[in-house]
Amino acid sequence: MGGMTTTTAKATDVVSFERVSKSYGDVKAVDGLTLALHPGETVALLGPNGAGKSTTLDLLLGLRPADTGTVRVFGAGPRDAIVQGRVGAMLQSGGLMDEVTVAELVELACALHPKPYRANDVLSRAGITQIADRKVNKLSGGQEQRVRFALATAGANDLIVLDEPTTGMDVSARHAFWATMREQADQGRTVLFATHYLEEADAIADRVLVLHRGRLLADGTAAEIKAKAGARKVAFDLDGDIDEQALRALPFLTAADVSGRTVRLQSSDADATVHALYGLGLYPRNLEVAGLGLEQAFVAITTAEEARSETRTS
Ligand SMILES: Nc1ncnc2c1ncn2[C@@H]1O[C@H](COP(=O)(O)OP(=O)(O)OP(=O)(O)O)[C@@H](O)[C@H]1O
Repeated sequence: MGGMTTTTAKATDVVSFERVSKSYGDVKAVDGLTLALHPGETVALLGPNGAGKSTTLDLLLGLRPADTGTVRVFGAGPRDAIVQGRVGAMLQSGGLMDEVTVAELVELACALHPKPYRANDVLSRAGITQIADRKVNKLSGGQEQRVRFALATAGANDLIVLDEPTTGMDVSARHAFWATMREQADQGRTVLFATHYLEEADAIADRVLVLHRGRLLADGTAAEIKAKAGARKVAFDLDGDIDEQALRALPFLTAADVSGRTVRLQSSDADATVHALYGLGLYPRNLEVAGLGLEQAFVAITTAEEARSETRTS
């Protein structure tokens, strides 16, 4: 099998994208994307609104054709993998059938799956046993999401693809959801999920992809992404008159916020910033220097890229 391809895709890749592009009219939703997912990985796909996350997942699932480039799932075209029942998906929208009950819909999904779980187990895992007899079109948004979750886990899949899966779920549904996904990953399955909840990505994913304007800006563990952002937080309190202008002029700042006596800075060289702070003759109290959270790192990376593309286009 190996030797036959001249690309970098490997036979063991669960998913591979090779220079994949997809436009809608003038909008380049996915722009020359190359990436590979490996067995057992839990991968978070992050990106601002319109970054191309849903389009990437649609391409992966064969719901849309790529304009150029190659998408492979288990070494074949996406549709083959889906027909073989190797891929479970939970997408953002898409109506559930109207006039059926939750139980009927889940039973149907199990019946159609080549390696189904028992419908009762699927219902209980998704926390929808109580509403099994309800008509699907009478559900709340969060309940609908739970049903979608049940449909995506109706059988044993090797790859699970989730587009903003926990949107609208309450706290307990979220916990149940991620516990199930963790079980799936522990069994060697690959989980790919798009999310706007960066704390979920930080807690759950062992790999984080950051998309921006259809391109991959960062690919690594959450810790690597935080390090890539290259900035750290510097926070302290000040007594006496606060000269905000002098603080904002400190070197290496990427963000600054003064609220009451508390100053919160972000710096690409925290050591130098703190040194200069003392150089101003100030005595910061409760000084804290810490790495960025994934959310701040994400904002730092994407806004830096935004600034770079502004200068490219102006
Ligand atoms: N069917 C479509 N027709 C035209 N343009 C589209 C279509 N679907 C997406 N787009 C555009 O393609 C770009 C990428 O959209 P996509 O939905 O993939 O982004 P996303 O990262 O999933 O965004 P969000 O976080 O808002 O869900 C956007 O600029 C969007 O407006």
